[in-house]
Amino acid sequence: MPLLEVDDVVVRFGGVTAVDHASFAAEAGRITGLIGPNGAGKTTCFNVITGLQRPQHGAVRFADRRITRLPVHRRARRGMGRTFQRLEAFGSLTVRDNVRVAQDIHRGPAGLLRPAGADVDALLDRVGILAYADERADSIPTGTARLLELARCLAGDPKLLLLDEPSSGLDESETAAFGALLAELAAEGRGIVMVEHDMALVMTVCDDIHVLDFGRVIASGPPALIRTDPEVQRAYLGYADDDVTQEIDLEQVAP
Ligand SMILES: Nc1ncnc2c1ncn2[C@@H]1O[C@H](COP(=O)(O)OP(=O)(O)OP(=O)(O)O)[C@@H](O)[C@H]1O
Repeated sequence: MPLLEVDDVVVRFGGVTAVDHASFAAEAGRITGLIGPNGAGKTTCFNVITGLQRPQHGAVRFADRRITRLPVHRRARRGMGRTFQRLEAFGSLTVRDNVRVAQDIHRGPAGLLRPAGADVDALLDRVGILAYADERADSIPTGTARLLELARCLAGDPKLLLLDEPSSGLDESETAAFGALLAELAAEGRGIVMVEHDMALVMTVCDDIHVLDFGRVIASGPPALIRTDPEVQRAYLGYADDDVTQEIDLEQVAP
């Protein structure tokens, strides 16, 4: 049984079909990429998975339970963590306090009685931003703020991490370190689903990839298959290349 299953989901906004009978799955212990051109429906899928968007049709299952009608906070309590494309940290708090608050929220009232401290710093260290612990969140570079989002998400010890554009703002060496961290998190048994435009990162770290185009899943498989899939080429480039040995350089065409 996959950790997450999206089954025949449809979302329409007026006349726009944002998600069109999409089905895909994500496994525990693996990194799953959800890619596609701008407007393909990736963020809407994330919203359906996390409960921000009710689908008109279809179902979502998480850890063997149907959760389609469960509110956002109950999905979080069951082990779903999410980062957003837009940064969500509290700007006037320090980096450390941002993670502490996230941890308090996840632990609930009982957790507030426990002294916060070492485990927060361990999380900051793990994502590589301990040096920024005492800085205000609104004063740190964008890449660091993305890693803070990840630390805030990990504070809830999620079984499934949904990451929306996690590498934007990271430089090359930060991106490489980030990829290694994702692999570690997956090796701990967590499922990771990532919407990401950095195709080099996607092709390097993902075990499985689902490609959306106009709300439809047009291809699913390991990176090696996705790179040479004619329909994926058509979606990204507007034409199919008959020579499948000539891989598309998705990095060049992604926005
Ligand atoms: N709240 C909304 N109201 C109306 N239309 C919406 C809404 N949210 C998304 N859409 C439309 O649904 C389609 C899918 O949007 P979505 O943001 O899910 O795509 P995406 O793949 O995440 O795009 P991007 O890569 O640009 O973030 C787009 O045509 C978008 O304009």
